[in-house]
Amino acid sequence: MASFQSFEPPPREVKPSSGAVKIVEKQAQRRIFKIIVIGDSNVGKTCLTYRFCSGKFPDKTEATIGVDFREKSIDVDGEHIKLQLWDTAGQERFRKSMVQHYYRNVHAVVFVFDVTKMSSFEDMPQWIEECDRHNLNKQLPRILVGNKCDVKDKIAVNTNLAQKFADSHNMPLFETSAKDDEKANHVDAIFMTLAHKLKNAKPMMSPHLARFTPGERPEVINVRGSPHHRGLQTANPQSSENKDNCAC
Ligand SMILES: Nc1nc2c(ncn2[C@@H]2O[C@H](COP(=O)(O)OP(=O)(O)OP(=O)(O)O)[C@@H](O)[C@H]2O)c(=O)[nH]1
Repeated sequence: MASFQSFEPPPREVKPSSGAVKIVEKQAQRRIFKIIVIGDSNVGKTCLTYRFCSGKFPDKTEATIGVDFREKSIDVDGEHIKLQLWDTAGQERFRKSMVQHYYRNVHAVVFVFDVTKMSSFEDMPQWIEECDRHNLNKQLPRILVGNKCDVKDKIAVNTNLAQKFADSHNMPLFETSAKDDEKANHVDAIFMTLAHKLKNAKPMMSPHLARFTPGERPEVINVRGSPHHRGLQTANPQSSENKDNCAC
């Protein structure tokens, strides 16, 4: 199991004469946003993040242990920003020791349920409570995602019900499928919607943390280790808020 080191190490020393100074400064200026993806086990968090980051549905997934970390650089209205996606474990036994780390320095939250499994939707209030317990700012952008819409004959959570819940928590709802290639742009829409909201919000990650390159970043945890586990998914905007914010 992966272990965490300190989240906020001291800034690295940069030699003033080094030709790398400009590059380092440029990296430090790029804004980085941490997005946590939470929900019951097996709802498709890994597949959604994999779909977004690599444009594919993973061949094979295993239960996430602790957290998997993926990131993608995107351009939003001419600004280059980086989204760090934290694909968290849905199973309680694989979360315990790391939960407190998920909720540090969070900029946005994606709540995921499986549209074919009512219990995963019914558990949504518990995930929201967990965010509250960890003092997540209620003003942070949040999105509700119903995944596995491709399994049409097994839909258990209808759109009206999910929309009501989303409205009552001031969240946009996206219904999507990480698996369906035709819905890949919907998955992109989830994260691009967040990216737009975040870009227009106030700053973010502490500058010294933003200076870390991927290999050095202390919060990077890949407990699965396989490239097959790196990826993301698609979404279908349902509410008017989604349409307003959709980048697609
Ligand atoms: N049909 C269908 N299956 C999906 C979809 N997304 C994920 N799956 C399948 O659902 C299962 C669980 O997917 P994961 O992405 O590993 O689920 P998770 O939420 O990350 O699970 P934990 O790591 O245990 O929290 C896998 O067998 C996936 O292939 C989808 O959009 N449609």
